[in-house]
Amino acid sequence: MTTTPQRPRCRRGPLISAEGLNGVGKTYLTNRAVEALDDKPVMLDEFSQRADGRPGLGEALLGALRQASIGDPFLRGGTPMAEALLLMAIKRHDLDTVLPDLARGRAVVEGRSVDTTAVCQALLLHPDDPDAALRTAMDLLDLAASWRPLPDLTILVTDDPGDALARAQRRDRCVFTDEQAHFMREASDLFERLAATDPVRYRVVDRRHVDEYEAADRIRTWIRDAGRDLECLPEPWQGTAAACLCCHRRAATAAVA
Ligand SMILES: Nc1ncnc2c1ncn2[C@@H]1O[C@H](COP(=O)(O)OP(=O)(O)OP(=O)(O)O)[C@@H](O)[C@H]1O
Ligand SMILES: Cc1cn([C@H]2C[C@H](O)[C@@H](COP(=O)(O)O)O2)c(=O)[nH]c1=O
Repeated sequence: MTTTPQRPRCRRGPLISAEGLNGVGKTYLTNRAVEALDDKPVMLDEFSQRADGRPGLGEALLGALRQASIGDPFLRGGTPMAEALLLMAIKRHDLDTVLPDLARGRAVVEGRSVDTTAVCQALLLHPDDPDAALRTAMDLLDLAASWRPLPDLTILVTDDPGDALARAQRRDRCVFTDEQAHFMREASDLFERLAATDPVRYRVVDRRHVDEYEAADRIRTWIRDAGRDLECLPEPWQGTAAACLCCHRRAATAAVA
């Protein structure tokens, strides 16, 4: 009788992202959600929280985007595809910095990930064509997924775009232009349509229908459950035999039970 050798599962932690419009409450709600968790996830800052500058390549790339977009809140410098690739490089850099945590089994929550890049850059490439923007957002996600694994779980926080805008303006003591407010409304629609294409990865919490306590509760449960039954995280650009970025085993020999 032949027996298949039993190997332990990859013990990595889950990679989770929080997505949604500026001011929608991603940071506020995820912070509340994790307060009550015993095993605190690593929280990766949103871009606007990095203003004081951590040293390193990610910060330098973000600085270049900020400089080229001269104060635009959506980092728009006029070359959407070049910007998309830089944004993906930053998000790859973010992942590289937390791989040791994931490998140790800790959960990581990214404030925004490649879905924001897909949504914002697709809208720039197709300003007046929502269907083309959706197709391009999906293509951009595929491209991003060849640079780094997509999150295991993406929490999309939605709300009335006007309410999110008001919160962002209050927090940042600024006034968005009509054009910027219009861009946010389009991003809101596209985020929701993109989430609907992948119900396995996305969980959506709509602040128009649940209060902040219920929203934080749901997010806490999703984060807690995200660590179950995780597969290895192979280096995506190395094909099917790639080694796991966390446990370093190859797919052919990785995990049973
Ligand atoms: N339920 C709430 N009650 C009170 N204040 C809130 C609530 N939700 C969010 N806020 C406040 O609204 C502002 C925007 O929220 P937050 O910073 O969490 O948004 P965000 O989605 O992370 O935005 P951005 O992506 O622009 O950083 C913050 O000042 C936050 O404290
Ligand atoms: C990651 C990413 C961000 N942006 C925009 C969205 C926001 O307006 C700012 C960053 O703010 P936050 O603190 O991270 O909310 O940048 C973008 O346009 N494209 C992206 O990929």
